[in-house]
Amino acid sequence: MKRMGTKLDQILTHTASEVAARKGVADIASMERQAAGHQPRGFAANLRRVAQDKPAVIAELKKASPSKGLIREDFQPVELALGLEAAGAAALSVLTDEAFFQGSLKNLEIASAAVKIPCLRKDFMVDPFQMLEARAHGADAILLIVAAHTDADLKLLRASARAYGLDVLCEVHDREELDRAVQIGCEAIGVNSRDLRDFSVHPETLVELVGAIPGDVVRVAESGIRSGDDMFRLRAAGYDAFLIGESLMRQPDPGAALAAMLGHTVPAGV
Ligand SMILES: O=P(O)(O)OC[C@@H](O)[C@@H](O)c1c[nH]c2ccccc12
Repeated sequence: MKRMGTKLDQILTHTASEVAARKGVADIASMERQAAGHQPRGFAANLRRVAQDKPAVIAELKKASPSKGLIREDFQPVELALGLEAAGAAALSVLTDEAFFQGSLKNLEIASAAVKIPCLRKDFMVDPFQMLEARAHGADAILLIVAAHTDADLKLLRASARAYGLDVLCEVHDREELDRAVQIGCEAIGVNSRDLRDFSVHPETLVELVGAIPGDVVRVAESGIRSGDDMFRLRAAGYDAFLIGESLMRQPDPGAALAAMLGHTVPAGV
């Protein structure tokens, strides 16, 4: 394992052992049947469609994070998912990491079943087995963090996502990672303004890198987006989609907060 000691490395080491434990006791045949029962809804295609006339928001169900601790105490995945969908989210992102983000595959499963919009499994994907888990629990897409892998591993994980019909959001922090993501070939590339190696936030990176994302890839701005103003500024800079967690989750009514960010109100009775 290279670069031991960063936050990201600690999370990856822990994740690898958790995945190995689950894989060791998994009933693969029954998971395959469950996965076959979920037809992936095109994640990137929906972001692209929505982005034609408004910012495509990927709203994140995020209860806690290692950098912020507990973000939302009263965490009801289905209620949150329905409220965010009604407010105009183009997709959901559901944290499934338990140890660091207090998420779960169960949250993904019930949120995904409640909505029509596509759902991203937000986790640290280190093994093809997690692709099967993702689809079996209703995911339509997965995240791949370029900083976490060699090119060979990225290619393997990308191929296994494709084999399960899952779109890939490839996450980068700098130009070098962006070039690697382009080589791998993903449906969507996300620039994360939070560096997962030390959790520092660098908003200027978002504007610096967007021009280098190829035009046929969905361009996603990630982390630290707090207002409609932030979102519309990043849209003017060239982003199609916006991954927003904390600023929505801290509001009493995240759906209403998203509607306000998008500049429209939810029709009465929804
Ligand atoms: O809560 P924020 O600042 O709006 O950020 C959301 C999302 O970008 C962030 O949760 C995230 C981006 N990449 C990740 C990788 C793993 C865990 C979490 C993340």
